[in-house]
Amino acid sequence: MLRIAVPNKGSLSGPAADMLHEAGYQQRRESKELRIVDPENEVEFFYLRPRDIAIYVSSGRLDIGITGRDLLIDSGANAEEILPLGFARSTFRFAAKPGTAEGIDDLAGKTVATSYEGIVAKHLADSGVDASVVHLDGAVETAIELGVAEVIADVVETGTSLRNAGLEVFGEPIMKSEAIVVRRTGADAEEPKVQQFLRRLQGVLVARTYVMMDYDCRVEQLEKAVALTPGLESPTVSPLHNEGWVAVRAMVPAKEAQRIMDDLYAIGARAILTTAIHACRL
Ligand SMILES: Nc1ncnc2c1ncn2[C@@H]1O[C@H](COP(=O)(O)OP(=O)(O)OP(=O)(O)O)[C@@H](O)[C@H]1O
Ligand SMILES: O=P(O)(O)OC[C@H]1O[C@H](OP(=O)(O)OP(=O)(O)O)[C@H](O)[C@@H]1O
Ligand SMILES: [Mg+2]
Repeated sequence: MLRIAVPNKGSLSGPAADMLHEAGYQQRRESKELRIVDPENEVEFFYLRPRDIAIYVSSGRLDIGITGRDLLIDSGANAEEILPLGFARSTFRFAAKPGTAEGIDDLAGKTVATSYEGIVAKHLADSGVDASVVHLDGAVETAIELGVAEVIADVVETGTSLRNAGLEVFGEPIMKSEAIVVRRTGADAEEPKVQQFLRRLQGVLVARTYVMMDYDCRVEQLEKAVALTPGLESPTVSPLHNEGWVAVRAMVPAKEAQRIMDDLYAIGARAILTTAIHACRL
């Protein structure tokens, strides 16, 4: 039975459960459940604090986990990223009252408050900057107003929390994060159950980002049309009953679908349809 760690609360929890559900796995019915077994898929899910997940996985007691890239790096656990999942995207940045600092070199001698002490201490050390780090559990934006620190380092998504606190980011982003799948560093990459789990999640990612496009076009226009819809490998082209016409089917990125439909129409393609992909294995 594959043992998988899933975030039990916070920004990662809902989207992770949605993705697992889309990939065909049973998920818990209420948020107090700490562990469930999905016997049909031979998987056991453990609902854990996102911050602790890399540590459990590095211990080898759980096979894989879903967490944030920033949380993995911050934990310093002996675990590695094996698949980015595209949700819970954020950047990790320094921020302060306007005029406090312009770049990391201005932090020498200052105090930085953060919930991500591991990332910040390493980043300061790598940059050769001698600043103090104060660990806070959350709501670090308030630390400046209350005089605990001159600078904070925190997750920024929309920037609303910083604006509300009258703070501004400065310097280069410390890192970019998103939800990821992790496993113990050096664990068997070919383990079939792990591979099957990853293929299912990849299937969800593809189904979310691509649509299927079908259209008819004249044989003379086929090369131009296929250049617009090259598909992932190569489009399917079938003859129509009407001579001189073909039907084409290809996957296209969902975000570009409307533009591609306009371009196909402009070169004479007709009956252009897009349909959602519900699941796939590439
Ligand atoms: N707006 C956001 N706020 C917090 N974390 C976010 C946000 N957007 C993405 N994330 C990501 O979610 C993960 C943080 O999850 P976690 O559950 O620890 O924090 P949280 O949502 O702040 O919950 P908590 O209430 O426990 O602090 C990180 O990987 C972070 O990059
Ligand atoms: O850029 P934004 O869209 O405003 O999002 C970022 C904010 O969200 C998170 O806080 P959260 O609500 O998780 O509270 P916490 O600080 O107590 O963890 C994070 O710590 C920032 O404060
Ligand atoms: Mg938080």
